[in-house]
Amino acid sequence: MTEQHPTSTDASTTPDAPVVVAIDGPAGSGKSSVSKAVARRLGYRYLDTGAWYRALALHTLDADVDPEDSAAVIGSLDAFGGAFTVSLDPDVTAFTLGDRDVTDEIRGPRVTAVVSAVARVPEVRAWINETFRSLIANVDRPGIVVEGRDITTVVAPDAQARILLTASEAARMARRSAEFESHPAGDVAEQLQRRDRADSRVVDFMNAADGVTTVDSTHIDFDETVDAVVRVTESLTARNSHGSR
Ligand SMILES: Nc1ncnc2c1ncn2[C@@H]1O[C@H](COP(=O)(O)OP(=O)(O)O)[C@@H](O)[C@H]1O
Ligand SMILES: Nc1ccn([C@@H]2O[C@H](COP(=O)(O)OP(=O)(O)O)[C@@H](O)[C@H]2O)c(=O)n1
Repeated sequence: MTEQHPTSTDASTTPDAPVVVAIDGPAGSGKSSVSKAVARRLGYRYLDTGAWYRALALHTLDADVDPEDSAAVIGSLDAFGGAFTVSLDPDVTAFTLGDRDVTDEIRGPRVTAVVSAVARVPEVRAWINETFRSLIANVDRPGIVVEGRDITTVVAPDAQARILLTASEAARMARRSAEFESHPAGDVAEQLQRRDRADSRVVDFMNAADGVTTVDSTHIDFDETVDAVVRVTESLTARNSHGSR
């Protein structure tokens, strides 16, 4: 795993801290694809937090650990931390577990079916969040776009730009089904709904918290969504860098 140095992400009090763009939203709202494009546009790093939960889920499956067995999942965290590596480069999507490239496997249905079970364990979330804070604090660019479910509220509540990226359930299902053309659309939609329901019991990513700006991509295309998020980011960053929060 990348080095761990737990620190605060309160950029408002640390002069050289990176600009943090925090993006939350439900499955299929466009978080990964839009965040990557925004990071590229701004010359920032990109952190896909869902990939961590997905890779941990795969790690437990590989080790024959029941993802529903919280104590066993917690017990596997250190080994996972020693084995998992990520790319923070928005142009390079690469995740490895040990020697194995798991970039595609962690997005597959076997992992998607169990990821919510490992993500609901508070000790898992605390461990993973410390790692995220460390990665953010040590980033080697002027900023980083971090996307997930609890970035605006828990991981980086002091981020200069905090955005909730939403889209109607129908739009999200259609987008996800288009990505997994070989799977029956009904199965993809049902899994997306089930996962959102399970994840919503742990963190609220359907409603914008105080100070969080909503970007609704239901009726705009991908490029328009990227433009909207860049615009909101630049305006919030300019405002928040002048200490007027
Ligand atoms: N505004 C948009 N209009 C149409 N398709 C979009 C839009 N935003 C994202 N997409 C597409 O929707 C799919 C799901 O996006 P993704 O970034 O994987 O979502 P998430 O990370 O929130 O699950 C991708 O194929 C992406 O290219
Ligand atoms: N910050 C985060 C990110 C993801 N997750 C969990 O990880 C899973 C996969 O996240 P993801 O962002 O890859 O999912 P998609 O929205 O891309 O389908 C989610 O279903 C949540 O269970 C989380 O709990 N908190």
